[in-house]
Amino acid sequence: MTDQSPETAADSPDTFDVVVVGAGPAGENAAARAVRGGLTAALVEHELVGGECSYWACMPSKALLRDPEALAAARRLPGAAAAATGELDVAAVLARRDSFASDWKDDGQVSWAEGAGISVVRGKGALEGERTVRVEGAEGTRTLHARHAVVLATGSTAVVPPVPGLREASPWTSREGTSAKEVPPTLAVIGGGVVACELATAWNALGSQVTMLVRDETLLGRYEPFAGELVLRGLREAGVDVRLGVNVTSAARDGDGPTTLQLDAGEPVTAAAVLVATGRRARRYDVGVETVGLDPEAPLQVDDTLRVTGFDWLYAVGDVNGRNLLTHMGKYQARAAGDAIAARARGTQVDGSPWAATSATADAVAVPGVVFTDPEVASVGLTAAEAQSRGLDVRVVDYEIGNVAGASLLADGYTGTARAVVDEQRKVLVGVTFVGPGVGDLLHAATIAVVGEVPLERLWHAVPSYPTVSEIWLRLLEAYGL
Ligand SMILES: Cc1cc2nc3c(=O)[nH]c(=O)nc-3n(C[C@H](O)[C@H](O)[C@H](O)COP(=O)(O)OP(=O)(O)OC[C@H]3O[C@@H](n4cnc5c(N)ncnc54)[C@H](O)[C@@H]3O)c2cc1C
Ligand SMILES: NC(=O)c1ccc[n+]([C@@H]2O[C@H](COP(=O)([O-])OP(=O)(O)OC[C@H]3O[C@@H](n4cnc5c(N)ncnc54)[C@H](O)[C@@H]3O)[C@@H](O)[C@H]2O)c1
Repeated sequence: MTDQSPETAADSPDTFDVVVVGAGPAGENAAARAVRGGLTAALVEHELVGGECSYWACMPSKALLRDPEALAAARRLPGAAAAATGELDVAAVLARRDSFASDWKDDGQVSWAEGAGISVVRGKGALEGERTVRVEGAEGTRTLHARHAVVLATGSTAVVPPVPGLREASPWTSREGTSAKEVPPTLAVIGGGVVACELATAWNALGSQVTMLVRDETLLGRYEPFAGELVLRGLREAGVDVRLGVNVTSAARDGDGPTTLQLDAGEPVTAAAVLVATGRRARRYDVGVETVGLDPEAPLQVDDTLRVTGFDWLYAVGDVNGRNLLTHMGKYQARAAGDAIAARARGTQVDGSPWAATSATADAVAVPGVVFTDPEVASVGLTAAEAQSRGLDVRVVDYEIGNVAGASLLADGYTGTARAVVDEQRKVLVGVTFVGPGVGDLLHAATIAVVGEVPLERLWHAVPSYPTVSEIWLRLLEAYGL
């Protein structure tokens, strides 16, 4: 319970309808939707308003990858390749990256939040009992009270595995991997997931000699197997030394100089910089959840309106709930949560049934994502293996994207694969994966087909324009037998 009575708290300037802790994309959207629904909202942030995505994740990483992608696209066309004979202007790429990270200043996002009617509160927030958030800031401590809801939107932090000497070697995490001001001559990347593959692609293209040390036998293990295979081929062709099935057993740094990584198989690797890209830890460990009886070590269980199980006032959106570590999914959850909070505050019954506006139903069945490697990986819904493990009777249809006229026009020697996973009982798509240059923008059509559960016989009438890469849809349906 709070130390103030609700009556006293209601009069305090530190009382809001909703208090959101963490101003990343999820927190910003939860606050904005609550305000749109007629509520007051405080948004608590201890670093930069905009969160990881804006300054150390999506935006700077995609800015680093875009110039190499454009150059590679030009080099796949003989006429354009003749014009694209020079090297990347690294300083220009880094400068554009800096501008996409707003030079690590958040004035723009603070102005947006204030313009949207959200009160930004600077400082580190933590629950201090029911509906109460204590904020430790540069200007002292404030205790915020929430009339209706507290939303945890504190994101996640990079995991550094307990390898002897690794932490002492001050390796890069995704933060340095997206914000470094210079290209290290050599870079060792530990991990084979999305961050590892994207940042290996970027720094290799910018001139670093990159070695990837991958514990598993494949890259991008959560995707269809051909995705990891094609990205592996792309990385190796680009000059990245990818070592599969190796574990780093110790690290030793020579002063401020290079770090040597000992491996359980093969020669040690010495590199000017080491990037650790071995996953994320949900940031529920230092936000006071224990003050309301939750275990900080246990995942936050939420329902589809993002309300934490057992509470009528506590919500968790974005990376912190561990559902899907993607900006667009965090924002989707935040819209559902913000709307649900506003509706409940009005006394309206909230519809928590699948596909209601206040239910984050897509979280379980239709998560889209693009990995911005070369080739790109774009996928939505279930892989064939996931669909089978859920007991679905599935049929898998594969097609080489390079055989589509639009793809062969896009690039000489276009290499890529598409897979549709069909639920044979309902004759609808439950998963789609495209791998190939530039496939990211094909994805939304697949997302609509999966979310809309569009019957294949109706999908047949969605005629793709000739000659676009979207004709892959026609080929997949023909390969299925339509
Ligand atoms: C290198 C990299 C690239 C990525 N690229 C993409 C991409 O291209 N597309 C995509 O969809 N996703 C991408 N992601 C994932 C994406 O960054 C996250 O899913 C997204 O940032 C999660 O948003 P969030 O609001 O939940 O958390 P965050 O963005 O982590 O924001 C949380 C905020 O809470 C603040 N905070 C934490 N604790 C407190 C506290 N106690 N008090 C006050 N404030 C606090 C933090 O300072 C932060 O500002 C990438 C991730 C990485 C690491
Ligand atoms: N384009 C995008 O949308 C994008 C880009 C980057 C990140 N992300 C999101 O960020 C999340 C985190 O990405 P990530 O790459 O950090 O995590 P990940 O879970 O995708 O990959 C982690 C990798 O590290 C390996 N690993 C884990 N522990 C290890 C250990 N102790 N030693 C050696 N290897 C180890 C795993 O086998 C895996 O290869 C992803 O889930 C993704 O959703 C999205």
